[in-house]
Amino acid sequence: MTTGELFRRFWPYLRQERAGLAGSAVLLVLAAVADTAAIRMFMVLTDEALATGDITAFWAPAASWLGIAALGAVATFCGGYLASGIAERFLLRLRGALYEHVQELPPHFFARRAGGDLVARFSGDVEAVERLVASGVLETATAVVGVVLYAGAALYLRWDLALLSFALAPAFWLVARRFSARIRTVSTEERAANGAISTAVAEGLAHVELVQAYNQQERRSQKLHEQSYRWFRAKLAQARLTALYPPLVTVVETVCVLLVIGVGIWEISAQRISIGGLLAFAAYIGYLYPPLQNLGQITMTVTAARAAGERLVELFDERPSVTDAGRGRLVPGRRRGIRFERVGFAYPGADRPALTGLDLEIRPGEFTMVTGPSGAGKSTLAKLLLRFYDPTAGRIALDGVDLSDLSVRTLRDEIALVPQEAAVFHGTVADNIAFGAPSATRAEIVAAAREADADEFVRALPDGYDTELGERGALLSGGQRRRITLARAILRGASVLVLDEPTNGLDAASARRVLEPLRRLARTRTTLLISHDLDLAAEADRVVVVDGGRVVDQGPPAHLPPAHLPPAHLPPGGGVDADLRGPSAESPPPRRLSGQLFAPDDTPTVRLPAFPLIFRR
Ligand SMILES: Nc1ncnc2c1ncn2[C@@H]1O[C@H](COP(=O)(O)OP(=O)(O)OP(=O)(O)O)[C@@H](O)[C@H]1O
Repeated sequence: MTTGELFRRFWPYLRQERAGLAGSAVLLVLAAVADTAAIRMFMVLTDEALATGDITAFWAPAASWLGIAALGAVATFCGGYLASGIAERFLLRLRGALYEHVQELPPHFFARRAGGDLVARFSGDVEAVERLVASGVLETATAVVGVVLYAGAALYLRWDLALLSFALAPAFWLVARRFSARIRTVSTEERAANGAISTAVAEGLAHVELVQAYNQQERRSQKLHEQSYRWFRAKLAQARLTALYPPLVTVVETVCVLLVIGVGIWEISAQRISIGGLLAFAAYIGYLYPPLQNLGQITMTVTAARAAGERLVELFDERPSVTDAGRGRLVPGRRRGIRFERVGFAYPGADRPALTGLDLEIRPGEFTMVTGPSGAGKSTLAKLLLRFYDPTAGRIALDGVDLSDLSVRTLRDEIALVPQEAAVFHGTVADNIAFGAPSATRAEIVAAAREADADEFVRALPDGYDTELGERGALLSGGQRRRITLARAILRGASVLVLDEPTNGLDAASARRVLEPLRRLARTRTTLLISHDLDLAAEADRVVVVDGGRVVDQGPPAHLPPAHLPPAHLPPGGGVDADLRGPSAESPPPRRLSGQLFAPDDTPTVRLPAFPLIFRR
């Protein structure tokens, strides 16, 4: 991508600062004009007061010089401050827009990428782009104006001498151009290494227990060291290039100044220039080189920022997987039916479909459990229902309205998701419960916690509902974290509840404590429960078995025949048959499992026999 293309991509975040940019540019130009005028005053002072020793000729130019210097100082301060404000606001806007965009991206985008590298793009890369777009523009403008002003003043004073000293100016550009290509390569490497460092640290810290338990600290440190060393090499190469540029330029500059002085001596002896005039001329040339040098350096910074810019453009070019049409309306109500009609779906880039011709109807208020082997497509159902993706074939309807006709926001307001991972955010217990309903009162939060059977353990925490939970809820057990997420779903007050493996990773006792609130939740909502845990089947009105991306069986828990199971999976003695195969001459009549799995005190008395075994991970 060229610098111009990148600039155009990021210009919208700067557009509203046009007035500020112009103001700041004017002030910075004013500062450069003040410098030029100050040099002029210096010339007058030298020729009229210094050379003659006449003190009366001192006061007027001295006062003017002071006034000009003060004006220049005010302009420099105001222009610089204004420019910083513009740059910081650009950063705010760009980072915010990038985050808003990334938050809308589908799950497979995050699955493919290292989290640390993404984080790095929000810090270093965004700042580098600021150098390209905001500061870069102002610095270039100021440098160009400086070059024009000082060159103009030098030309005005002695055009022939000026042209002589400009002869070497193209040398600056040649040096800068040669450096730019190399800078670009090392900057791309530096940005990539920076992302890899963030990934290595974030990943290692997120799984620190596993690292310690497996004695992998050294290997993890080695991994970080490799990336740090890669970054170190890129940084050194960058430093070498940027450090080499100024001395090279200084050599060119010294040659120019010596040339001016040499020719100047000859001119003074021929009385074609005054000593003050020569000094002022040398000063203009001296002032001319820093902005020239800056222009070269800006070229290099901009080149370095291009690598960062391309990394951001890559993120901005990722598209959300659903478009928000939002024409459909739902009739207000609490219970909603869901219908999957011949739904087919393949994940982007996947060579096999995850769902093929799946039909499923969940009636309003019904509690449906979806089970099936790993990779069958169960979680994909939830992802489609929440419109992380749209089906590639067929349709899904909520209360008869096609999901693609509803705005994503409206749809998701209708659904409370309890995902597989009991996510806890950095913040208090109350904040965590109110995650999906930020305006909830404390009384509502407590009521939700009570319903989720969480109130008791929350009150026992050091600061009760105000206890700060670490990012991963380290203070809480797995079951407690799960009950916090249930309270969160309760407080959301949505009409549809989607639970993805709510007892995943819990022991039998913790799973039982999750069950009762879950039962309460399901009573008042349409519920879709995804689970391998057939202990939960007893709670459902209907169990649906999904395999190979389609529904292969369904029925009330007690009647579900495991016909789809290959005989090899059936346990010796056919334990499955007894409870799940339904009526036969040999077996007792089927019984509904609900109410039999659990005695009133919630202690399991009858457990489903072998059927669950093939599904358990
Ligand atoms: N992001 C993805 N990109 C490509 N394929 C995917 C993606 N996520 C899931 N799949 C594939 O889609 C199929 C269905 O996956 P899904 O997660 O729905 O299964 P599941 O029944 O929920 O499994 P489990 O019980 O293990 O959670 C699998 O073959 C899986 O490999």
